[in-house]
Amino acid sequence: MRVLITGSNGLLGQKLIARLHAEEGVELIATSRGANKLAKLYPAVRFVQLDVTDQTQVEQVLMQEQPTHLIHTAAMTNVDECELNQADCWKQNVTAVENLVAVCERQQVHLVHVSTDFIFDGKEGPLTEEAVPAPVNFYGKSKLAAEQAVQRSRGPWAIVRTVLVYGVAHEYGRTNLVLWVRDSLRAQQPIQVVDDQLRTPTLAEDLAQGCWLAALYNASGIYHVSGQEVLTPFQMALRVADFFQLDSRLISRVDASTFSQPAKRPLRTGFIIDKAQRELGYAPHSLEQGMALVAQQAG
Ligand SMILES: NC(=O)C1=CN([C@@H]2O[C@H](COP(=O)(O)OP(=O)(O)OC[C@H]3O[C@@H](n4cnc5c(N)ncnc54)[C@H](OP(=O)(O)O)[C@@H]3O)[C@@H](O)[C@H]2O)C=CC1
Ligand SMILES: Cc1cn([C@H]2C[C@H](O)[C@@H](COP(=O)(O)OP(=O)(O)O[C@H]3O[C@@H](C)C(=O)[C@@H](O)[C@H]3O)O2)c(=O)[nH]c1=O
Repeated sequence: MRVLITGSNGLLGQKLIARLHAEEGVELIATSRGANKLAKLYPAVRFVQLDVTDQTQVEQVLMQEQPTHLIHTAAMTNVDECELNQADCWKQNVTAVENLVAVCERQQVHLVHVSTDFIFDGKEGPLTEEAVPAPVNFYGKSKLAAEQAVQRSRGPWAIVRTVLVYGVAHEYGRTNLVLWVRDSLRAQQPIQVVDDQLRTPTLAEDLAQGCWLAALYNASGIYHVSGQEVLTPFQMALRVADFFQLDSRLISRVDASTFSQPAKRPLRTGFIIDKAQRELGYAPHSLEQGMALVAQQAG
């Protein structure tokens, strides 16, 4: 297998490189729009610069590298920024996917496209793959349009949807719920955490494994790949405080309505992952196991 990863500097991209760099029978090609952040960690991994919004570059790189499989992780993932810069969001999240689909279709490359719980309206959760999408923000709309572009492809494809990803990455700017709670409490900083959203938080390593299994088995169709525990961010925060032995009295419980963020969030999501477990042998870690890995990696 020749597996090309887009967005290799991102959280999921980094975990895919870590998971696959020594996998027997896999030739790995890491791609990112910026300089390779993993050059020192994985010097043997081939790296090619690729901005997925540039159709010519996409065509050239895929022609040159001849991947058999492509795992597309690159995206604009700041949900509020997507709301505020909609043209940019559409370009990164939809146009880029249309570019990739066109070339993957022509070269019959198996495409694993990564999507989100934010394509749903949040009225009920946890959700199966059959639930009907109805996004409540622009990020969700862009990711749904991207899914539709993938589904129109006459080439081989799978869509892996996931939820609230956490983990540690190298030289990485974005934070996530587990690290944010741990670091705020360590700094004795009080935090307000919502207790009326439902999620199935996902360890980044588990998501990488789910994407890899979808590629390995040439999976076809939509797969929900997340953690298994349905939790509110507030419940998660208490578990983080407990695990890292920090002061949970710094955590206040609030409703999502107390936040005035540019983009609305769906209230109840979370995924039922039976299909991925049954068909791909996907087996996620518990939140405590995930936090143990975070602790080991982040010190
Ligand atoms: N994180 C989460 O909670 C969730 C994520 N997802 C989805 O999972 C996928 C991976 O997310 P995650 O790893 O967390 O995201 P990150 O934001 O960590 O990584 C995304 C990467 O995409 C890169 N990128 C953006 N635009 C381009 C472009 N034009 N060309 C090449 N690379 C580009 C970014 O590059 P740069 O480093 O230069 O900015 C960044 O490294 C995304 O599709 C996201 O929508 C779904 C649900 C939850
Ligand atoms: C900043 C903040 C967040 N939260 C909670 C709300 C939310 O559920 C969680 C994460 O908030 P953020 O704004 O970082 O992330 P958010 O944009 O809500 O997260 C999303 O990211 C994109 C990419 C996805 O596709 C989704 O699956 C999703 O998890 O933390 C609080 O409770 N209090 C706070 O002060």
